[in-house]
Amino acid sequence: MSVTATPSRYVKLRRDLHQIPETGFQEFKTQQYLLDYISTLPQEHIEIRTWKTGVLVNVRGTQPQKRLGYRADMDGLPIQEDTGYDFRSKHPGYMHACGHDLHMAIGLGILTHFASHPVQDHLTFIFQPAEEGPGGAKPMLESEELKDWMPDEIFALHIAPEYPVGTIATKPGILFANTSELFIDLTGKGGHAAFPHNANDMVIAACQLVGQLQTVIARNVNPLDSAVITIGKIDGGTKQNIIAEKARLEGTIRTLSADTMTLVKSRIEALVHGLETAFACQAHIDYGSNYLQVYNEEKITSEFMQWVRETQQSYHIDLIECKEAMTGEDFGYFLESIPGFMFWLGVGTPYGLHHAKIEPDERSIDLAIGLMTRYLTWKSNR
Ligand SMILES: CC(=O)N[C@@H](CCC[C@H](N)C(=O)O)C(=O)O
Repeated sequence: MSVTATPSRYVKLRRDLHQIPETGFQEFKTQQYLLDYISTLPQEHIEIRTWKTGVLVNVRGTQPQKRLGYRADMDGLPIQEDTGYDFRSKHPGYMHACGHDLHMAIGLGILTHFASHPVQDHLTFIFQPAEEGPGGAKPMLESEELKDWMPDEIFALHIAPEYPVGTIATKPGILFANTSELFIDLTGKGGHAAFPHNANDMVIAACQLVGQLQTVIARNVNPLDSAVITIGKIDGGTKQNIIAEKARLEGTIRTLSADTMTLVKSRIEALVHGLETAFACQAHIDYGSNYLQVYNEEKITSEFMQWVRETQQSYHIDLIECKEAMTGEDFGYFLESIPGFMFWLGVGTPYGLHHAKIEPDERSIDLAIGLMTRYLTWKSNR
């Protein structure tokens, strides 16, 4: 278990935040926690705003020429925690299983430094709700609250269980995929388990559809391109001896190109239409929330990578140039209009993101705070 014996100030913040996971736009306790902490910082260089359940902080620069932004996401997931922590979630059925508790603690650590040591440029700290869904980045970018604090360059990180502490990974160009949620509702005809010929069984229809959907990836997407369809949840029926009238599939689509997303969706629609004919049922598709790819601006990312390689080894930070991943992140909307990058932060743990047992190595917290404090200072003073 990766729990530090004597937790630092920011590890303590992470542990507090870990106990109060809340889903998208419900982050009321989390927002209050952030506001309470930020109110303990020296106030002379900072201003604070809220936007929905998010928090924005402006650190006024001493001789500003530009504005740099740092973003951390805030929401947890509907997962029943199964870690060995004594600071486990106090919200049954909810957990910070995607590291947003670490992301926030790191954001607070960097902010703490700059609240008392402002640099030349203005800084905007963005604590953004609803990354896991329905997506807080896009509406936050369009909000009045962010308008006059809009960064000229922006940065963020995401924890990575597969890399050890001390390793960070990124690349210029595409880092994360385009995503679309996928919800398919099927309505047929229920009936007695013993008389299947009088019913249209939506459990059978759903099972067929789950298999058929994978043929879109295997047979419609160019094998040299990349796409994923994952059905993460199936609901159907009411009792073991009743033929199900309704079934619902819930999933997500991931593609590296926007064109492939259009292709995958049109093939899903064709298959679902065919299922309606085959099973004499009605089907409804809802694509929920869609996120844009995370695209790291080439020049700024390459410059960051070189800076890490040249200056951060004495701080025990190694950089890997990684490949893109099929994860999604609504930080892609920030990077669509503001140049910058996201990178993976190694937290070396055997359980992956979204797993009930994930226990990120907390030594990564102070390491990331140091890294980003040094980077923003360097970036601002050039
Ligand atoms: C880093 C990460 O795990 N992000 C999530 C984003 C979810 C987007 C949306 N709710 C979806 O499921 O498509 C991910 O699952 O990659």
